[in-house]
Amino acid sequence: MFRSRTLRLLMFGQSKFIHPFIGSCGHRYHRSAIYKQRNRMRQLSAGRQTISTGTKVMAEGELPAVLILDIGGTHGVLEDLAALLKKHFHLITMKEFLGNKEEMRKKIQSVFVFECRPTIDRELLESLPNLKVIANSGVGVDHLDLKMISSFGVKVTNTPHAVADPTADIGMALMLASARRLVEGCHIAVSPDTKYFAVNWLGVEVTRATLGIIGMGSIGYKVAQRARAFNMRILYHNRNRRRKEEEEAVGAHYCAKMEDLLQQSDFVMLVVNLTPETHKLIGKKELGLMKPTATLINISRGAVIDQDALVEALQNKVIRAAALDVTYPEPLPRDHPLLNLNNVIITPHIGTATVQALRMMAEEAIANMLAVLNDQPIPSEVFPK
Ligand SMILES: O=CC(=O)O
Repeated sequence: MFRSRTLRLLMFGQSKFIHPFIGSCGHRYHRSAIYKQRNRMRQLSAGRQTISTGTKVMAEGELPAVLILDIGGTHGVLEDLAALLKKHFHLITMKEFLGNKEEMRKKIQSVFVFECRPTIDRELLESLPNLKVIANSGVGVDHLDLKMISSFGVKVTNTPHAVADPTADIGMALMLASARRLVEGCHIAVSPDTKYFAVNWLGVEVTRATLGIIGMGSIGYKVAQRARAFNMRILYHNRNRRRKEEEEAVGAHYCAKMEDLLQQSDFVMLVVNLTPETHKLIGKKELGLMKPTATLINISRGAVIDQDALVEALQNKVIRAAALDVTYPEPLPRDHPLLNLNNVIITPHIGTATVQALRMMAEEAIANMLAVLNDQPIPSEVFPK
């Protein structure tokens, strides 16, 4: 498809610079095209289709330069992503950057932050005089100092559409795995020494249980959609109540007080952004309000839970279990008590670790970077509070 489009463009001599979502609009896009682009991204997030990302028809030297932070360790999808970015940008890896020449630093207009882990410090910003945008792949930007970055006149963008489905899937996977003690089951099945009596390690059922979602943004809402298929009773707590039609569509009930949700839920799932307000949102008091049969699932950020309080609660069976895709630090030190409890499942922050999500995050990030560089409305800009 890329190839035939390239041919068409070359044959008919269209614009040199092809926007990933809009197509051949040239360097400056019409406002209506930007709205179409936003709608397209919403559709993508709803339907998870693959899209064309346009075609490189500029020589590498003419393309805006992007510095790639931490694009290593991507299990084979790295080349795919790099190819996508190369259609629009001249890529500079961290390794090239470190052995840099002044000239190269001056060329860099954007930074692509991969896997939402590396941070950007003042020193890096000071060394990039023409930087305009930091494109984070992922939705959470708690690793970035937004105020400091903005003081350099640099914009920050994220990729909310790409992450919603895969992160909601991981939430469901953790809930089911913890409920049915899947990890213990795997160990028992492969261990030659253990007596295989399922009755010794009974799980609990997710179907018809009560799920409390804390943080009903787009990921939380996708969790609710999935939970509905399990006939779960759904409670949610959020800063802002969702519209009535949205609540009705998934059968979710709003709890103005988080305490009510904690007291009633069999499964509590954390889906909030990490902010100063949500830092250690769940501590000893909150864990104490949960049912002793309840499970805590965290797919947001580790620091939303007071981890010491969680260890104590799990050791003393204040709650039944925890299933965590996020911790602090990541990974946990090998002697961390959470790693020695059999009522905990931990995954290594893999909410968006799918081939499809990585590609879609790159596509969203590219659209954001191009919009900034072309002085157009930015699909997903993040502002300092
Ligand atoms: O952790 C994943 C994200 O922030 O998107």
